[in-house]
Amino acid sequence: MTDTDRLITPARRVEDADAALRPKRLDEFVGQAAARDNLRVFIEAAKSRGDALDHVLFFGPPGLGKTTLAQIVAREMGVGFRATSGPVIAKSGDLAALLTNLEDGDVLFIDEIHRLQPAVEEVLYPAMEDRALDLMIGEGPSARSVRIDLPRFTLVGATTRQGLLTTPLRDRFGIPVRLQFYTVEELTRVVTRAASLLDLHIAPDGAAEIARRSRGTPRISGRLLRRVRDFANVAGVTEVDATAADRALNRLEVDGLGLDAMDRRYLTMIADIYRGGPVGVETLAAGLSEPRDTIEEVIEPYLIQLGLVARTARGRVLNAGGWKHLGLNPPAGSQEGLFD
Ligand SMILES: Nc1ncnc2c1ncn2[C@@H]1O[C@H](COP(=O)(O)OP(=O)(O)OP(=O)(O)O)[C@@H](O)[C@H]1O
Ligand SMILES: [Mg+2]
Repeated sequence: MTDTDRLITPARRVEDADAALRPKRLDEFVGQAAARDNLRVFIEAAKSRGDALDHVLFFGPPGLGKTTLAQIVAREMGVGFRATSGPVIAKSGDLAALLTNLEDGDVLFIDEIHRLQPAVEEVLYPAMEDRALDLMIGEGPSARSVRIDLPRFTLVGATTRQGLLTTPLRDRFGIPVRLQFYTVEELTRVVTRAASLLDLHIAPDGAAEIARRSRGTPRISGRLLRRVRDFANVAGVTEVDATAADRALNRLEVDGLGLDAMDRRYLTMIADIYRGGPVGVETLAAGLSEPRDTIEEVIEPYLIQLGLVARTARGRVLNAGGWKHLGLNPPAGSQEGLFD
């Protein structure tokens, strides 16, 4: 099973149709209050000066709204939106072409910006700092560099791996924004809004049930809501309440905390085979036949956020909550308890 086969993967799946549920204005965007408030101030200020917004970097786990916010920034600024992504820009010339074709004030969105080629990244530095492009003309001894001015623009970068960004690139973003997992209350609002866009009647406790099981991630809320809708339609349910949501999500093997079979295999392996740990991530990756990246970026963040597992210098350790979720007691003399 690859990660994107999982119903609760935060990575985008084909059926997600993200665009349909995407808030279009800052006011419609639920949660991330600190980020939203800051952006509102910076956008107001830039507009009142008649200037382009400073470059913005959105970072955080998949599905929390980076792309959505990038589009909102352009809309709120009242400027054009051009989108590309790190791996798509093969040569520095491709980026130069993109930059020279921007209109005054445009947002250029680069998704997965940590995956830019070093040579391409070099072109970005003067572009971000001085709104200029340094081009080499000619070859050999007669080669010379010419500088051409670019239109004013705002670079909006997005990454799930802020740690992989080079320092010079990271330093050139005036507005770094870290996105956090959403609270259940916030996701309840996301689900309620999405249900009304999908013309689905949902009771408050039904929305809350889906929210609780969405791993703090709006993309997962949207996906679970669509699946719950399918069950409701087939069962002839006219209003989705907590019971209907619970029944559907159990059928989908998404448990009360939003964990799926993969998460439970991960927890069970630490519990059963390593007596609660510590156990190294490479060992777990081998045991689960999953790439280490998937374990670290997709499976663990939410389990750690829930406090079921801890990352320690000596490896992964199951916390009291992890044992409890599995319905097990920690063995006498295990590491459990040291890390709560
Ligand atoms: N604050 C929010 N309120 C309502 N819906 C949201 C919110 N944030 C995200 N969504 C919805 O969640 C889905 C995923 O959001 P988005 O594509 O912006 O995530 P992302 O952070 O760019 O993910 P990735 O890292 O995979 O690119 C979209 O359908 C979007 O409408
Ligand atoms: Mg995105």
